[in-house]
Amino acid sequence: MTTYRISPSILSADFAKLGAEISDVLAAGADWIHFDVMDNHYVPNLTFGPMILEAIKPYAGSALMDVHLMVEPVDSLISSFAAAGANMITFHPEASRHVDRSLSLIKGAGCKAGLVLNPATPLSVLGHVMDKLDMILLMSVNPGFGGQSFISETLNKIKLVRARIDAHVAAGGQPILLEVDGGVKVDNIAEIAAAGADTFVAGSAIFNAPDYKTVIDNMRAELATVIR
Ligand SMILES: O=C(CO)[C@@H](O)[C@H](O)COP(=O)(O)O
Ligand SMILES: [Fe+2]
Repeated sequence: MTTYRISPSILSADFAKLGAEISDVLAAGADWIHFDVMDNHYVPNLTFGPMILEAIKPYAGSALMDVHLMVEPVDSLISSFAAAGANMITFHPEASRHVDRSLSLIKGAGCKAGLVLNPATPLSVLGHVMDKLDMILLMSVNPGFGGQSFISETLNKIKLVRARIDAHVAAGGQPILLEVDGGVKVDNIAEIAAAGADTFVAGSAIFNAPDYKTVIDNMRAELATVIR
């Protein structure tokens, strides 16, 4: 039985009451909190940094803080996000000169580490670093904004990465989570899970709805129909 995780992206939350939004979405059944860091350089948008993470961390309790870095360069920010309360840090290989070093820095800071692949990023970036990954995040939109539509070609990519992870584990490698981010909704989450994802970021689908629990319950009901 696959364990599924739902990681609401607070990019679509009400920033004037972020702490309460985090408490509410966790009370509604979310597993993790997804924290999108954008720098107006690697992506054309600007969000929040380590000081905001530190301020909201108490509201997350024991929930994993899933920090998605859309910044360039990456390395100089890792220790600040780790100190501020990140548990998982993911970054885009295009934004790091030395991907293996960035992964080691994240691990050395006591966090789990992952790579994020944009829709057009080839799977070859995973070569030679699988042993260092706790998670692979496949973007199903181009990074930079919430509320975009799911790019359906991602389903093929999820299947390919699932096969790669399964082969890695079968050969004695560590488990690696497979997260999908962008345009995830109640009506497509089952298809995304059937393709092989186990962890789902959802921003607008949850925070733009009047009742977070209804959305999360409906997502879990959809996931319960998936046979994989
Ligand atoms: O990283 C990003 C966007 O770059 C995402 O985490 C979005 O915030 C997801 O938002 P929705 O597509 O679910 O609205
Ligand atoms: Fe994200």
